[in-house]
Amino acid sequence: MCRSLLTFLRGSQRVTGRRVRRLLDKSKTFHVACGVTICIFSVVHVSAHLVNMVSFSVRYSEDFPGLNVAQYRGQVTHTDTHMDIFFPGVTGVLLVLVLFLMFTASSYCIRVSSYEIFWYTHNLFIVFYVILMVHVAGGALKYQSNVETHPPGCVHNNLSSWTNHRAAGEKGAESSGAPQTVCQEEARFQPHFPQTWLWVSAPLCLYCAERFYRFIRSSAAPVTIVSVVSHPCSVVELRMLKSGFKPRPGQVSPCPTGKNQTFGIHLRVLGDWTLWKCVFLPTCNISNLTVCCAFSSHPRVHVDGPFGSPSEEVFNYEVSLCVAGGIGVTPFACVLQALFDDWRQYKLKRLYFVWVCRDLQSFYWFADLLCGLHERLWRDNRPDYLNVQLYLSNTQGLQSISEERYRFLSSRLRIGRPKWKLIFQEIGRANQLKRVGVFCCGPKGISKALHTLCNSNPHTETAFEYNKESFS
Ligand SMILES: NC(=O)C1=CN([C@@H]2O[C@H](COP(=O)(O)OP(=O)(O)OC[C@H]3O[C@@H](n4cnc5c(N)ncnc54)[C@H](OP(=O)(O)O)[C@@H]3O)[C@@H](O)[C@H]2O)C=CC1
Ligand code: HEM
Repeated sequence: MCRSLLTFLRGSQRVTGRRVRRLLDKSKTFHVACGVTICIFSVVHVSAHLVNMVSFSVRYSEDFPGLNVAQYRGQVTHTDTHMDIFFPGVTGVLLVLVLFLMFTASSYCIRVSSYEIFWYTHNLFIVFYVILMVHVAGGALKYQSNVETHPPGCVHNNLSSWTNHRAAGEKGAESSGAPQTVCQEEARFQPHFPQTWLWVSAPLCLYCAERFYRFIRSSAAPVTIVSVVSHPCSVVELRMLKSGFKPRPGQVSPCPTGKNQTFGIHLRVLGDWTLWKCVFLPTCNISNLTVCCAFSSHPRVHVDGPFGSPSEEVFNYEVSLCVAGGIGVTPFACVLQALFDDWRQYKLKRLYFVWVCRDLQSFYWFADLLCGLHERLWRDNRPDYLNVQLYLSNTQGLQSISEERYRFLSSRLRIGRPKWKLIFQEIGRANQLKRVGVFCCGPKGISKALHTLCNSNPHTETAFEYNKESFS
């Protein structure tokens, strides 16, 4: 989860292969897989300890008292807890508790409904690592320090097992003729030197350095909020200015350009985490934004980033398909803007843009940009460059974009959800023997459907490569 490091590797073209860049984009999925693996193996680990507790009692050894955790054979309760296991026991319970909190708060429903709970609980990872490093400090795990003078299996007069050993030995020696090794001294055991820190400290230091860098970078100067625009369907556009902040298309919604140094984000007011709720809600009313912005003094806003985004890759295919669901259009807005500024500089030769919304009004968020790009491409004699398909999923009532200046959009508007298979077939037919980059940002259902279609690869002549933008 070292986002800045990943962004650096991804964006600096140090990683030249697209395959490796796509792999870097899967860092979050890899992280979740590691997290779940930690949880599964913690369950295995704790279960093994429970089995061990029984073993301590049942297999109490009179021969090696230094190794025993139980005080006598058959001990059922541990009223007088051995100090060797007291510390690992307490820290172990704390580790399980922290992990349980992190695991449950990381579930999709909590992340979506209350991101704050997820975020603050997740930051317990630092507590987790610190406890993990001291977990073995009690010295319960021991090794034998005098193997030369007391080799395993040797026999000693003082040991109770001597008689058994001798009996077995004599019998064996008689048959095989092998002599028995006699112990020169009692077995001695010493606790292991704790080694967890060896495995954990390097990644932990790397991550802490990354967080420190991010903190310094984001708090160096707060951003200046230049404008706040209210869009239909509870969407707010913030235009900001920050010196030295250089996002690339796909990372924010409008990127800084030569003429306009501001960058922007579009936010849908949802859940408890959106900037709108944290920053503006106490003083503002979304329906009265202009008044609100004129009178309220905005708190200081710091921006962490920019971070790499799979949508940056749109330009690196000859043919790309961008699919947006609702507010998921934001990463593609900047892509469209970049094409509007100069589409000739990119490898991209054709862009399919599919946008599904529940509300007709949502299409107005970027209606000017879409129409502007369409007109520009027609002027530049490339009408085939951009293929726009808008889908209105809400089928109730007669709805259309009536404004004359948005005629291009109204002619591209279809009612109902898209038929993904047909869209893929159509693109496959028009781009045979090509590799098509598929980009998706929106509800899970859409990305699942597209991912499945890309993997099933029904068009042998066209390869579809799936790239997903993940927001939760
Ligand atoms: N808050 C923010 O600022 C940002 C959020 N996001 C992410 O964008 C996502 C979308 O947000 P939101 O605008 O609320 O989305 P909506 O819930 O409004 O859904 C958008 C559209 O997608 C359609 N849809 C859903 N599933 C499918 C499917 N399987 N096949 C075809 N169409 C489908 C919906 O159709 P129907 O009406 O039939 O359900 C709807 O028309 C969220 O997951 C969020 O994480 C991304 C960028 C920024
Ligand atoms: C149990 C399963 C886990 C799940 C499902 C999970 C999920 C996530 C998700 C989704 C993010 C990204 C948050 C975002 O982008 O907004 C994240 C970030 C992170 N997680 Fe986990 N996680 C899990 C376990 C763990 C564990 C066990 C640790 C460490 C002990 C950990 C440490 C982190 C860290 C350090 C970040 C990065 C925060 C940042 O810099 O933005 N996670 N996790």
